[in-house]
Amino acid sequence: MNDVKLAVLGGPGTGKSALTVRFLTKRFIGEYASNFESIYNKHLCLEGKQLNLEIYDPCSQPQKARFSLTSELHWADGFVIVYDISDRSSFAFAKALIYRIREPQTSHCKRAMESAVLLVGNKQDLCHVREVGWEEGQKLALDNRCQFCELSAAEQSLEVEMMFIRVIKGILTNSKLKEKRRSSGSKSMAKLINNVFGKRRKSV
Ligand SMILES: Nc1nc2c(ncn2[C@@H]2O[C@H](COP(=O)(O)OP(=O)(O)OP(=O)(O)O)[C@@H](O)[C@H]2O)c(=O)[nH]1
Repeated sequence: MNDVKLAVLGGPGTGKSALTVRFLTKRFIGEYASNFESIYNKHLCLEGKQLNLEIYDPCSQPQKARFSLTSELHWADGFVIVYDISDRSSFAFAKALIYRIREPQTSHCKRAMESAVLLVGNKQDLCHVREVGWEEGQKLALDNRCQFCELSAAEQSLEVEMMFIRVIKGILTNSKLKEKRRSSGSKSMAKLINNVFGKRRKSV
């Protein structure tokens, strides 16, 4: 069983819990307790693999949060970064999070491979009071090697499910690439050792 760890991050009230709960239960509840953080577990089968998915939904009150962003960056294999299309400040928050995830120091200290990141503009049902354009979200994602979508946790159950599946597939692709690099790395190291010592032995 493969473990997949996903952190859902974003500004306060952007719909992190709504998206997570929608994915896990297919329901939209409307109001969620925001004074505690949760790690949810879900078993799923994807691309023929059994996965043990853990989703971290943080607490908006920093003093009550167990994780700091640094520990989330170490913990997670991938991120869903949420902003609210009707709230420009939440887009600025999402941007700052993406920069933090992508900064070279962070990717060094975390894993060799880049994390899968999906930027999501939530509350698309509020497009009549939109403050962030679709193109802006798309550009931020493209510039920072993220996937992107806009949706509504309130109205689109299937789209929410597809969004989570997309980022999980991204995580699986990254881990496959990592495996490939590791095995080709050890093969080429073996080849190198063989070449050096093999040649030496011949010349003695
Ligand atoms: N119109 C609309 N409202 C939404 C949508 N998703 C969430 N909300 C509402 O936005 C508010 C915040 O949702 P939450 O899921 O609690 O957001 P959160 O990011 O987890 O909030 P904190 O944990 O407090 O940061 C709630 O009133 C939700 O009902 C959506 O797609 N459309």
